[in-house]
Amino acid sequence: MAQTLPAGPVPTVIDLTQEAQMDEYQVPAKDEKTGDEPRQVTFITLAHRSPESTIPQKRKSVDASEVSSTTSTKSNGLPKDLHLSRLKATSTPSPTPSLASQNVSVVIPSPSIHQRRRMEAIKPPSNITGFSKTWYPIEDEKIKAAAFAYPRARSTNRSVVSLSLRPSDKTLSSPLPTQTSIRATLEQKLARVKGPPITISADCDRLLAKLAANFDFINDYKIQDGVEGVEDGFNAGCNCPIDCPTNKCECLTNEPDSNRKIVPYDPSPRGPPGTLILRPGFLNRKSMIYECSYRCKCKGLKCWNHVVQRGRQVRLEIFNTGKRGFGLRSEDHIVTGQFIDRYLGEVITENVADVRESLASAEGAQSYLFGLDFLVKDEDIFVIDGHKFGSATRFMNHSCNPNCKIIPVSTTNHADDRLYYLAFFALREIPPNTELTFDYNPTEGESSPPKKIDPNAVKCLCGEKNCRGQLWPNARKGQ
Ligand SMILES: C[S@@+](CC[C@H](N)C(=O)[O-])C[C@H]1O[C@@H](n2cnc3c(N)ncnc32)[C@H](O)[C@@H]1O
Repeated sequence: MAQTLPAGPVPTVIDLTQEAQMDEYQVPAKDEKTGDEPRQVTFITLAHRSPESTIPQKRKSVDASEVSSTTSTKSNGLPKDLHLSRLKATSTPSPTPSLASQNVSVVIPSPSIHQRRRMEAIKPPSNITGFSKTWYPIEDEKIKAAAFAYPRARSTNRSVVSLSLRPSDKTLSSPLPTQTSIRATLEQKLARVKGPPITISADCDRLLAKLAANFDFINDYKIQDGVEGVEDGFNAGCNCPIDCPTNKCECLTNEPDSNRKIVPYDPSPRGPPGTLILRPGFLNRKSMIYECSYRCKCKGLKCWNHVVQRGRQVRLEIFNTGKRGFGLRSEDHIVTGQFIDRYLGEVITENVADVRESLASAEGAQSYLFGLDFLVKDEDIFVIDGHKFGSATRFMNHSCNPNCKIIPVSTTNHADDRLYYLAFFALREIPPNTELTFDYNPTEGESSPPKKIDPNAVKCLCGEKNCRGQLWPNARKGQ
């Protein structure tokens, strides 16, 4: 609807609404009483800073009531004698410099039709002052507050709420896990591991949270559904007196095509007294070790053929290797052929292992699966998964020039080809605090010429001169 513009001071009006239409305003002719000519009023619209310079707004056209009260000495209408001289929209939201010293007024964008209807529907209390109720939906909020639209505020009697700086009981009972408490949790778990201490170096702190929540140390295999050893009746022990003769003990197997017994251990002249080490020849062979057991007449721990089942004799430390994640080392000097520890975990069927492996592979997670396929190849094998439960050796990384080797060891189940232990032995002298490593895929190391590097394989970062470049020939072990 057209507006008649009253006479009065002549401001420059900057219209932020971009909605005023020149033809909505009638410019008055000469003032009949004074005979004065109407003075020019500059009416400027400003555009948003956009390449096209106009962004359509859901807004209605400007009318007299939409001019801020600051634009005029009269608060309820446009200034007198307003003459519209619409300037072309510019790409800047600031007034041009030439206008800076003039009496500049601003037309502030009005609410949308929807907002205006909502505001009109609310009958504001007449005593509200400050920003014009026409422009600012904040009035709506004030009204809602006055009408107790916020139930929490209404139901709280603040005068009876005492101010206390004590932490609430909830805070006391469930503190956020700190680095200290995470470490304490892990150390509690480690304290339950049999044998000399296992520690975690200070540089691991960044990696500890996940480990503390998702991993537990165990002292023996965790046998899962579908995994069964042979019946105990099939197992047997030797009839040797206390010291098993190395040429007769029935626990020892014969060399292929001969009656000579395969003797795995020798007393070591080095290392702590009583240290038994793998015979040098055994380190290079591919044989299973059969230790004497509770079934044998030699009776237990006094027999020299009890090394793995006597347990770990060296201290271990889990530390941060950087790009390869955790690693394992010992503060003790480890002599060639010395037993270090077993690889433990859940023992699962091959089918379960396949599912777990493909899930881990899809997530790009690390692999802790180890197949017990030393003696059986074509049957369904059992697999050790050290992901959630395991021993410290679960943190041993691969190296193409390793200082440790895994050897399968049967302690009590001599008749069982599918369930036995995996024991780590030192391949050479290992000075204190040297990272302990083994070859994840020893047959790969023997292949000549070396296999091509699979672009999807986990890259080997062992840094050795003879590095093969990948952990496993395919993307993941066994694929
Ligand atoms: C049995 S875990 C070894 C411990 C592991 N670093 C950790 O933080 O728990 C095997 C995983 O460690 C990593 N890893 C081991 N040796 C590696 C090597 N030489 N280069 C790169 N990554 C290695 C791989 O991610 C592999 O899947």
